Amino acid sequence: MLQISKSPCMRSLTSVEDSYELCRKITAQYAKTFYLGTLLMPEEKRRAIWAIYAWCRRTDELVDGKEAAGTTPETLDRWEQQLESVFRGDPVDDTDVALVDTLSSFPLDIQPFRDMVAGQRMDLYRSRYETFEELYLYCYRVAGTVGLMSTAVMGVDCSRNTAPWNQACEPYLPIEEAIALGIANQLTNILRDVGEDARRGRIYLPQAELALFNYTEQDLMNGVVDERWREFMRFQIQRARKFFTQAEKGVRWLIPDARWPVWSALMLYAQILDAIERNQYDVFTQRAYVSTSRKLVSLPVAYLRSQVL
Ligand SMILES: CC(C)=CCC/C(C)=C/CC/C(C)=C/CC/C(C)=C/[C@@H]1[C@@H](COP(=O)(O)OP(=O)(O)O)[C@]1(C)CC/C=C(\C)CC/C=C(\C)CCC=C(C)C
Ligand SMILES: [Mn+2]
Repeated sequence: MLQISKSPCMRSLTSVEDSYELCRKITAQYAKTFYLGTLLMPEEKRRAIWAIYAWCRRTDELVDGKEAAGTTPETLDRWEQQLESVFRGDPVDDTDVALVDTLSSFPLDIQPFRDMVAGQRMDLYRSRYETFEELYLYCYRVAGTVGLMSTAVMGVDCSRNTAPWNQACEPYLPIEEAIALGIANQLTNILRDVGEDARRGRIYLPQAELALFNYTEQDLMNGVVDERWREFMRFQIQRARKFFTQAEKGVRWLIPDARWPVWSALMLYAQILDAIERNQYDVFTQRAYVSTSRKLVSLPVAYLRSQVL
């Protein structure tokens, strides 16, 4: 389902409806949290997010998934050419059909999509990051871009601008806040998956910061959980939460029907950090997750926040 075509498609492509259903299945299969968030959206926006999710997931799977062993820079070149075809209105395979339809309804720019491909390219040739600034660029490319794509679909609320001089309804664009949610999600993802990534030879955590806490790469490869590691993780979690807090200030600028789903997705992902703390920062032998009951409890809280914050 997630493979990219090796040769130009000779058969007729699936219908728009069936393509959105394919994207829905991919979203439901790979991302329970985001899928739950999309179910709180109006139909047209929900389908558009599924189409974007499917493209993002396929892009990530090229470097992270089962087919990653065969992925080369040329693979990503071909994937970017397929993206350009989609933005010209020419779908190449079945999930492209939904994205072409989405592009006809929402003002999506190709650049965030290109930037995500550039982020996946980094995973091809890079397995260490020296500083947080270097890691931030990676996080922007693979996750901050998702915030920009999602915001273009969800829409910004003009009515919140009550300034008398702003009769042209130039809404405040929560660009930085949308990016911040992507960064926060990615940092959380990195902290959750430290063990899994290390087993694949990848350490996203900044080397300079590991050294600051006298925690060596060998300690990490051995899954050592001691006071050095807990102090290091407290620092990392505190920073991730700062990005969540910045993102929270942006939700109010979205069109009302987008606020509950975004608050939901934000809170559910941020709770992974709480789970890491409950696990005493042992991300090597325990996978931090949010239980279904906790997720369900968050939904009404997210709804209330979407109404008042
Ligand atoms: C409810 C809603 C609008 C969700 C957005 C859904 C969407 C389009 C998600 C795409 C995520 C994705 C697959 C991106 C590809 C690269 C990647 C994998 C990024 C990391 C995601 C983690 O995915 P997962 O949990 O499945 O982890 P594994 O791959 O299994 O390790 C990321 C952590 C990035 C996720 C980033 C976002 C969802 C951006 C969220 C930002 C917004 C919705 C903007 C909100 C706007 C304002 C103003 C705050
Ligand atoms: Mn991934």
